[in-house]
Amino acid sequence: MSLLSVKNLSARFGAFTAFDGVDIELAKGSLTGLIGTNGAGKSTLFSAITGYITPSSGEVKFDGHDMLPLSIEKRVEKGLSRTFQVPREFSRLSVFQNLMAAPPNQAGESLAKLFITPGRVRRQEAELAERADSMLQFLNLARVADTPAGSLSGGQKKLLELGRLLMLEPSCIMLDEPFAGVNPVLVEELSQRIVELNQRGITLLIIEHDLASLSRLVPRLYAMDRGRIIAEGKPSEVLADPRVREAYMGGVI
Ligand SMILES: Nc1ncnc2c1ncn2[C@@H]1O[C@H](COP(=O)(O)OP(=O)(O)OP(=O)(O)O)[C@@H](O)[C@H]1O
Repeated sequence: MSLLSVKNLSARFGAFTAFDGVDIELAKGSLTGLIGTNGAGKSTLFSAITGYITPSSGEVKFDGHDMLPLSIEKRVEKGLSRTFQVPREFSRLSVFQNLMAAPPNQAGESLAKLFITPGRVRRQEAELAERADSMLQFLNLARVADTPAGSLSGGQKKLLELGRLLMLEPSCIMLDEPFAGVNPVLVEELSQRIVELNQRGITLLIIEHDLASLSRLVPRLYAMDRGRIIAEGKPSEVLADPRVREAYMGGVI
């Protein structure tokens, strides 16, 4: 059964078409890659699916619900979350504080609620702190818990971005270039965390230019070129597809 179903989705900005007639189906619990040359429209597609831009036409269904009328926050509540190519951490807050700041609708944020149900706020804070602690362990960031996020390495920032997203307890995660600017050791570590998340039942769609690392990680790939899906299937099949090889101009793969 499809968790995410994208049908005939297009986005135009004036005369420019960012992507056109895109169909993507993600089965519940699947792990899928999305590749394509620079400017193919991959990130803009993520933005349309998660609510950062409004597509010109088409359909996005998540768990049977029509996503297009919903705000970004409502889509997150339904379980659909994304990361960005450039992580968006709060650089002066510590790693732990960044994790604590991630979940929306915390009871403590509303002053009125603070007076009415202080016990509930304290319980919720304690639960969140527990969740942030286990996230630090899971992502191997415990030793930098009190470090300002701005001074982390590129790879650690990607791990923190993943952690912030996981604090939202999503059922489907869309990662935009998780391995960009990450050293090979951390690429391996990130890959392992991704596999573990997938084994816990989380559905993932991953944009990545590191085709070798991505192909080792995912059993299925989509390839995009100039705003269209041009191939889909096992990584070995997609990377051997003449249209994909042509899009990468014969040299890269
Ligand atoms: N809001 C917008 N207004 C105008 N053009 C846009 C807008 N958003 C994206 N585009 C254009 O859409 C095209 C697709 O960009 P996108 O970033 O989605 O490609 P990409 O496949 O993710 O590329 P890369 O791999 O280099 O990140 C680009 O030419 C970009 O300039």
